Amino acid sequence: MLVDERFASMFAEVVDEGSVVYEIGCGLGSLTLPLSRVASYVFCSEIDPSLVKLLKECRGGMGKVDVVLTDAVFFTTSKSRHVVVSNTPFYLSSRIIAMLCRDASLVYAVLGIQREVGERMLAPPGTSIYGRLSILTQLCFSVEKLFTIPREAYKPRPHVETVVVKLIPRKELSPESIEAVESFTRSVFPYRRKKLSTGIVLGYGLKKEEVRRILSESGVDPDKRVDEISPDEALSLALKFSLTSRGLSTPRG
Ligand SMILES: C[S@@+](CC[C@H](N)C(=O)[O-])C[C@H]1O[C@@H](n2cnc3c(N)ncnc32)[C@H](O)[C@@H]1O
Repeated sequence: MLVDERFASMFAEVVDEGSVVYEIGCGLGSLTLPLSRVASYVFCSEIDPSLVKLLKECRGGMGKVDVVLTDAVFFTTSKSRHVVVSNTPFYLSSRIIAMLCRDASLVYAVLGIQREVGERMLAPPGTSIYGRLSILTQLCFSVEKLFTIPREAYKPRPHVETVVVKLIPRKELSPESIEAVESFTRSVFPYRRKKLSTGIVLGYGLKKEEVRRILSESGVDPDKRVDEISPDEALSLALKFSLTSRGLSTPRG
């Protein structure tokens, strides 16, 4: 739990006055209270029934706040424009990114994440930590690093420091495109240090000649390593190979 109120207030300072806010994992409401002072309404999800009970008992006076006992993964946000805030449960960070990519009404998200997860999100192609999370995050969002929260600001103290980032939606991807990118990176990243053509042959079980043809038509070097493809290349290849692997031909040229 974040006990240093200065850092809790810093989350709320980033949120525009009057926003509708969805908070994931409100715990005992460290962020919820300052958020409720700037937001027009705060909808919170929390999976732990004992925390929800305590929060309702201790902080019953919080106006404009709705606390829902649920798994955030099943918590549906409204169609109206909203901001998502979370001092994320670390095990859920990648899942939250995948959810936010699909959230068409998201204005921006402010997330506290494990420092190492933040580094993976921002990693450039070709680095050892660049991977599936980097590709999805960088395709969907511009990422701005806001501030760091030291371990001492929590009780109990976590093992790692938190970085707080703002994710601003970058380009609108259809749910099908997001699925395709997730499926493509899931198929080829197990072969991250192999040549791209080999990674795709192994990941999709396609013939080498066909893979090389599609790569050369796409203007992507078949000999670069899997972990050297940019997020935009991953998207364009994902769409082509999702058609090919379903037995639908990719248009030539
Ligand atoms: C890092 S704590 C943050 C708590 C509080 N917001 C704070 O900043 O002190 C993460 C919270 O997320 C809750 N949580 C974990 N998994 C969740 C899930 N799947 N859905 C909703 N809440 C979850 C935990 O019970 C915990 O209260």
